[in-house]
Amino acid sequence: MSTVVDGRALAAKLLNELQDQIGNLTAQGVVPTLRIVQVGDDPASTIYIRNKKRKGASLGIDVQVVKLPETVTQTALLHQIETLNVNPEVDAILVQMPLPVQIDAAAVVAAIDPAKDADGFTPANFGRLWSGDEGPVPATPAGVMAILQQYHVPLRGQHAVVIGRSRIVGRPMAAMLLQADATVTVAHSHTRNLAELTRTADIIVVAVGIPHFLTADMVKPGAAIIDVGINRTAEGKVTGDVDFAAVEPLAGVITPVPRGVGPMTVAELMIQTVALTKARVAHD
Ligand SMILES: Nc1nc2c(c(=O)[nH]1)N[C@@H](CN(C=O)c1ccc(C(=O)N[C@@H](CCC(=O)O)C(=O)O)cc1)CN2
Repeated sequence: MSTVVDGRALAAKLLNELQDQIGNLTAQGVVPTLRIVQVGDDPASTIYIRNKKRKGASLGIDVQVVKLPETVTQTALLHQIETLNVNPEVDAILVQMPLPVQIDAAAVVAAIDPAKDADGFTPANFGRLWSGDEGPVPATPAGVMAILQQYHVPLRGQHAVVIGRSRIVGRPMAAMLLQADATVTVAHSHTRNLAELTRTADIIVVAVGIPHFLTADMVKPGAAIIDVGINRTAEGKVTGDVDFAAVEPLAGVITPVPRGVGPMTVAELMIQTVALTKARVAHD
């Protein structure tokens, strides 16, 4: 019998704690501000951005979207980032991923002022993370770490297998687990004998974007299973990367999709925005 994580309840708990910090800022006349740059009309991005705006509004964080056409040029996008960088009223900036093919996403991310980097994706903040130093961190892996901590999953000396090596999830996830003294293996599309590897894992984080990718034969009984996948079925439903029905009875702790990691991503983004605002206020 496994413990199924309630990501919504945990996000609500963390945001309740954040409310006090926001109250302290507003008492000083400071409203945290987040600007989300959206390029094009990707339907999934529109849903995630709407969730972020709603959550920000309910907390007293000023979240606004800078919308640019799908056909925007690299130069115009970089110009927009620079405008936000130099605006003293903007505490935090995020460029919603994915970006259209004509855009060099790495160059766009690198143009964000690291002191306003809500996603923790800039090379400076990525370097800090891998060095074990403080700084903004990517929201999804930060949400996973919060889940593991709140559900008392031991990490020190445990074998964690991260499946996927993206900049948004896999790479920062590996750095955070390493920082927590886990022994980390990063697996990807070229990894051989994956099932053999995952069967040795105490913790598995899956972020590959393939429904039902992680099956019961790949899991050691009692392992913690974290599903970061968000896939849409033909019926329009959201499903993860784990064969939940088959894996759940085996797992120690398991996250569902939806209502697992997703709500934690939004919560951690709000936490990050407030942290950047506090750092700016302390610096001013
Ligand atoms: N700049 C960024 N772009 C993207 C990120 C990111 O962290 N920074 N991550 C994902 C999308 N994402 C946040 O932007 C995100 C994904 C999912 C959810 C969420 O709440 N999921 C719900 C289901 C919602 C649905 O119906 O689709 C859940 O799992 O319960 C929030 C944010 C890619 N881009």
